[in-house]
Amino acid sequence: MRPFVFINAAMSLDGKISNDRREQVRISSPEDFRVVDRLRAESDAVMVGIGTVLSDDPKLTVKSEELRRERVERGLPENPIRVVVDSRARTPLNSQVLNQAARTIVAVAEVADEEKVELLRRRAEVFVAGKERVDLRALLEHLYSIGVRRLMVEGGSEINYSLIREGLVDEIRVFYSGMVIAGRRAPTLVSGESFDTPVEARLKSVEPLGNGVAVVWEMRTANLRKV
Ligand SMILES: NC(=O)C1=CN([C@@H]2O[C@H](COP(=O)(O)OP(=O)(O)OC[C@H]3O[C@@H](n4cnc5c(N)ncnc54)[C@H](OP(=O)(O)O)[C@@H]3O)[C@@H](O)[C@H]2O)C=CC1
Ligand SMILES: Nc1nc(O)c(N)c(N[C@@H]2O[C@H](COP(=O)(O)O)[C@@H](O)[C@H]2O)n1
Repeated sequence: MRPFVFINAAMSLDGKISNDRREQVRISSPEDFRVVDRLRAESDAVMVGIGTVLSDDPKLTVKSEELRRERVERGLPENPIRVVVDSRARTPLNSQVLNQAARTIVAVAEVADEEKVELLRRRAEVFVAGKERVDLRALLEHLYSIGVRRLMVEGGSEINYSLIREGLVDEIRVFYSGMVIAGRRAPTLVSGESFDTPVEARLKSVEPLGNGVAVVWEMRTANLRKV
């Protein structure tokens, strides 16, 4: 079994999630950031790819004190588990995702350098799955086995691609923001190779929010959380 998996992202009106230098861009409106914070607080774990850690150095914590308190009142830790998908153990040891604010799991592949893995083990839990690249299905199964039922994926475009290709995404929530970023090499929501047949999604909800629109899509390929 695997958790319910949803991708959350913010996109410019020209379809970019970052610029062509892959720097972190504040795309969400303040209203959307509040929703994102609530979505984190309602999730058991938040996942990103190593590309996002290297570009953004995110904390992936719940920002609102009230939402953190509500989690504690429900018998949960203040923050969801942070999960980094990092085949070669490249997560910098001074990354914010390795701070003490939350439990962190770094998923690596067998190819990862043992010394780097040992250093990471001193700061986080390390889960090994896959030879060259992290086996996402095995990772989701592991997360389910430790109690994760709702997983929020916060990018980036490579990890989104792999999860969709493997039919491991149930929903995608996108905030389309009133701004143009431009840039030929700027990442979009999903990268990788084009699918032979486009993956279809069903429109679930549309909501104007601040300077943009939040849209939730239900993925048709999601294999009903069976692994
Ligand atoms: N606007 C928004 O909402 C968001 C924007 N972003 C932006 O996205 C960009 C980062 O995206 P991107 O560069 O695509 O990086 P990702 O965060 O998607 O990380 C990709 C990396 O994950 C590792 N990985 C390990 N296993 C797998 C697997 N099975 N499938 C895919 N990847 C795997 C790969 O490196 P390796 O094999 O070496 O481990 C890969 O290069 C940044 O510019 C960031 O600012 C990010 C999140 C949200
Ligand atoms: N929802 C959303 N809107 C944006 O405009 C963004 N740039 C992102 N980025 C994601 O949020 C992470 C940062 O988290 P912290 O604030 O450091 O906790 C970043 O790494 C992306 O995953 N998201």
